[in-house]
Amino acid sequence: MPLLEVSAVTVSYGGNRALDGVGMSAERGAVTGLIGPNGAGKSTLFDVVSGLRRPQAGRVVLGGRDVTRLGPARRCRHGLARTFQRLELFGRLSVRDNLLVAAELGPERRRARQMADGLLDRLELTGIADTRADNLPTGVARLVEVGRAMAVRPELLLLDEPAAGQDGEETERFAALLRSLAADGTAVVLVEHDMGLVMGVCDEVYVLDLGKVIAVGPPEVIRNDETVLAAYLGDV
Ligand SMILES: Nc1ncnc2c1ncn2[C@@H]1O[C@H](COP(=O)(O)OP(=O)(O)OP(=O)(O)O)[C@@H](O)[C@H]1O
Repeated sequence: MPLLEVSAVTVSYGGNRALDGVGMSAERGAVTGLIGPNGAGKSTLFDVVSGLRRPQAGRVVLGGRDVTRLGPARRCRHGLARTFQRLELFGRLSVRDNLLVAAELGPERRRARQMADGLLDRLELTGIADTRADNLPTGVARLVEVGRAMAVRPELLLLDEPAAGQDGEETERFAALLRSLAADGTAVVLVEHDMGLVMGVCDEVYVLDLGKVIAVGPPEVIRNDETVLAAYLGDV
């Protein structure tokens, strides 16, 4: 059974239907991509899955449990963590303290210090552990944000454009991190405009356009799908 199952989700903002009967699933041990043009509904779907927005119709099932009516904090306790397109770090805190604050919210709060140090090491951030978050270049700040989500040891990790602002080398290291998270058994869902990254790391890719899933499949299928090329990839 997939860890995450979203079915027939509909969200309207006034008269604008942002999601129209959307279904998707994410498996443990896999990276699932979610791509599509600006305004396709990707962030809205993340909001629905993470509990920030209640859909007008449809269901979200996490680990076999219907969480559609649960708020974000309860979903976090059921193993969900996410990052945001807009950076949400505590700017005045150091890199280490940003990780520590998150680790103290997670299931291993008694080992929060070790968790934070382990993450600094895994993310190769030890050298800048004491740097204030608001002094970081965007690409590095995004990595800290991912580390903060990892600190709660999520089973399902939703990443909203985590590679925006990273240079080529940073993105390559980030791809290896995503694969290692999947190898640990995490279900990773990735919203990303960097098609090299998406096609290189994802096991399966969902394509959204105007609030509907227009294609699902492994990267090699999506890359050659006529509908996807017309709606999105043709323009990238
Ligand atoms: N809070 C809101 N109020 C009204 N309309 C919204 C709101 N948030 C999103 N929308 C609209 O819903 C649609 C889907 O937006 P969403 O941000 O989910 O798309 P996206 O695929 O994440 O886009 P991007 O790649 O630009 O982040 C768009 O038409 C957007 O204008």
